[in-house]
Amino acid sequence: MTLHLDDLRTRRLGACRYDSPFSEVLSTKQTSPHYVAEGDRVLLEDTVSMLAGHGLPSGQVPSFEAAGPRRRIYFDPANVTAGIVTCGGLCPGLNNVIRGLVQELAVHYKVKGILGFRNGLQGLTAEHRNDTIELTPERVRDIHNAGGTILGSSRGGQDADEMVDSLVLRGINVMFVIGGDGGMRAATFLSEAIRARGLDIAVIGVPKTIDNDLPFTDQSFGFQSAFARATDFISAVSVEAAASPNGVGIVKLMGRHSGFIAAYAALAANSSDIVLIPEVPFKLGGADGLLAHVEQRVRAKGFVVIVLAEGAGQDLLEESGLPQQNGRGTDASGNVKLGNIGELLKERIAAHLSAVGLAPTMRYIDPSYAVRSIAANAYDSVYCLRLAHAAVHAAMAGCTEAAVARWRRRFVHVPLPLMTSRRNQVDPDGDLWMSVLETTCQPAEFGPSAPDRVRVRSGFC
Ligand SMILES: Nc1ncnc2c1ncn2[C@@H]1O[C@H](COP(=O)(O)OP(=O)(O)O)[C@@H](O)[C@H]1O
Ligand SMILES: O=P(O)(O)OC[C@H]1O[C@](O)(COP(=O)(O)O)[C@@H](O)[C@@H]1O
Ligand SMILES: [Mg+2]
Repeated sequence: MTLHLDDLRTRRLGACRYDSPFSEVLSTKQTSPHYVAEGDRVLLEDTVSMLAGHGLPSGQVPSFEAAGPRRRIYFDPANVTAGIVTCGGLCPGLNNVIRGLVQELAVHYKVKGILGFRNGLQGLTAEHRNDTIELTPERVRDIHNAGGTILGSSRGGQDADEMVDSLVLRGINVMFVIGGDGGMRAATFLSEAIRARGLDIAVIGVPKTIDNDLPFTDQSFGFQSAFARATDFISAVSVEAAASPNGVGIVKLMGRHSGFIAAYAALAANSSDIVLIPEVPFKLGGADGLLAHVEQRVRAKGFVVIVLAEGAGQDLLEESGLPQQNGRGTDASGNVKLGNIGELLKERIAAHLSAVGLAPTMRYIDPSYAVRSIAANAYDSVYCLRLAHAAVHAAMAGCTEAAVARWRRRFVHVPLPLMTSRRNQVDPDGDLWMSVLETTCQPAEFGPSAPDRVRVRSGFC
């Protein structure tokens, strides 16, 4: 996918006619290593060779609009009613983002009306549109100490026009959608329906997902808290496996299509022998297969620790003829339902080790919900707050159909459709996976390399 400067421009509702509460503090600011001035842009790519590859003058290379406060804004804060919704699976930091949005809107922009729609986009249907939570700084004061979302969340599709009706009926002119790929897709459709009706409503997305599978954001918020928690479970399983005859520790972590949590948690725990992710297919049998490697590890060191992303090895479930474990179909949001690869591995590893005379002690944990339901750690708390500030500044300046994101350590505006234009995945040829291989000493592939192996491109252009 080749991206050009025009693909990265964000839409504006109109000219900024009001002074912002930040005009004075911004009056002397210029771009520095720690600040991107209003009007300046942040490069999409960050190596000399990638930039040179475009052969374009610096003003035309692909770049994002910098996020942050503006000297002039589009909306008169006195006339603003803001809406907030959280959608999809839970993620540490949702409450921090809600709190940050409310505080910034109320304290700095003096916005009086802030409504929280309940239970995800369901809250924007005709049936639920009047069941909102009035959000004030007092109401959100302590919410960041808890995981989950005070607004509730859900999966399942809603009609875009019905949602726009809800915004109109509730007088919303600034809408914040905190969601993953599904939520960003829904926000895109919502924005398109708003535009088709010529309405003056800004829609700003705040990308969330513990899977870290959203593109154009260095890491999604909550991811760091999630993998830190997952690390505890790997450490626990490692202790158990090490203390057991022929111990086999398996931890299954979330990661539908992207194995970032598994990769990072395995690196953090630094006690795993094998990491399996959706991006790198593997075989069970044969001299180079997973089972042979597991056996070799048990023989060599007495135990083995495996970290598994839930989306890994889905093809093996089919091959093994385990229809009851193969989660065909999709959930209410259209996400593919996965089969339980953890159960299959547990079964096959136990059978293999028993057959070669190494009767194993199996220790298997699936801590998925225990990982994603926690409160944000200190790092994510700061990140969520700063994303929320960026989202409010963007909306008040009349920026719309955009998400706020951190890109190469700068905060930027990303056109909403781009957030779902591709999936962020672990690159089997990238340096993260290299670190995993260096740490685990596992082979680059289990079994003969698959000709159809998904190769994730390392660049965007
Ligand atoms: N193509 C789509 N059109 C409209 N709404 C969508 C679409 N995809 C997802 N959504 C809605 O976005 C919400 C969140 O999506 P989901 O996939 O469950 O979680 P996430 O936002 O975390 O990826 C759901 O309510 C879902 O119905
Ligand atoms: O059980 P649920 O709620 O459907 O969630 C399961 C999925 O949610 C995730 O946490 C990702 O969810 P989102 O796309 O909503 O961020 C995956 O890792 C996992 O497969
Ligand atoms: Mg999703």
